[in-house]
Amino acid sequence: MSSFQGIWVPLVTPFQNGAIDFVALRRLVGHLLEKGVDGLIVCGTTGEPAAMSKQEQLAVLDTVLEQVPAHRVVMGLAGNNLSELLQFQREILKRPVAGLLVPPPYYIRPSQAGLEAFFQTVADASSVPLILYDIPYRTGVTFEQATLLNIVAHERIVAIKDCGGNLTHTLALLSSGLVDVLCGEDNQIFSALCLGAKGAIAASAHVHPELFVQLYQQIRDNQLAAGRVTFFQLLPLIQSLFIEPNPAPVKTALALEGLIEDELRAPMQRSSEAMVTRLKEVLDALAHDNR
Ligand SMILES: O=C(O)C1=N[C@H](C(=O)O)C[C@H](O)C1
Repeated sequence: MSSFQGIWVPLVTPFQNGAIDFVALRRLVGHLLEKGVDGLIVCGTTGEPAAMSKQEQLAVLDTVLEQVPAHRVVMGLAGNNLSELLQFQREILKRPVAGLLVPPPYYIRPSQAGLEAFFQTVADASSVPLILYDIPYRTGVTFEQATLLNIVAHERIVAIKDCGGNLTHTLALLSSGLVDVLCGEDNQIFSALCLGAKGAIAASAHVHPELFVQLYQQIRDNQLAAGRVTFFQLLPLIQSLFIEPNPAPVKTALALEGLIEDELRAPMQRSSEAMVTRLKEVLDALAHDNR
């Protein structure tokens, strides 16, 4: 069993006038810790690392590590140039992170053997555990089940962030006992936890994180009926946050809560006016329910 359990939030990167807003970053991190989340992912997809330099990514990581114990911090490591990726991995590993969240190389569509070799190379080069990030709709890479099971047999690959959308694969991973499954599809969080996922990496858990923590604890403690109530209370929020490309709606919701500016880096766009209106309604309803 890995140490990656419970609710982990893939942090947005707050921006202001194009630059990283470190004041807002610290405020957001403090808020999430206070609400009881188990850990933070720096520079997951939601953190917009594709629009940031390596130096900026490391500056965000260093800022988070000043505030959060290292065993609760995982860093995203994505790329399709293997030697550059390994170089960045070495830079990251000069810091005391708990793990690395690693998707397959995007855009180039390697063979299944190429995917196995890629993960073996990155895992062999790592001094910390890896979370395999299976997200075909972003990477263009679809794993076969046998490939996934071969990859997670590596002793350093201890968990999978499962956004694969393939229940057969999820069940095979869960029953293999080789790896912990972390739900990465936010609207499947209740069913995944009931099936035995150890937690979730959920962008939507930026908003009302305490309810996501409550949901996780209810299912962990076999309070299924209560967990179902919490999940259906959260579902309109979760669904709304993914109508437009993540992390735009999440950033809008956090801006409505006064935690960050509503700003993304191009080509990502701010939420539409319709989304802003919808999020205000959803947040009002949640606040009313929890009064
Ligand atoms: O950044 C992440 O980690 C997540 N990304 C998914 C996405 O690609 O939109 C969503 C998930 O909630 C977490």
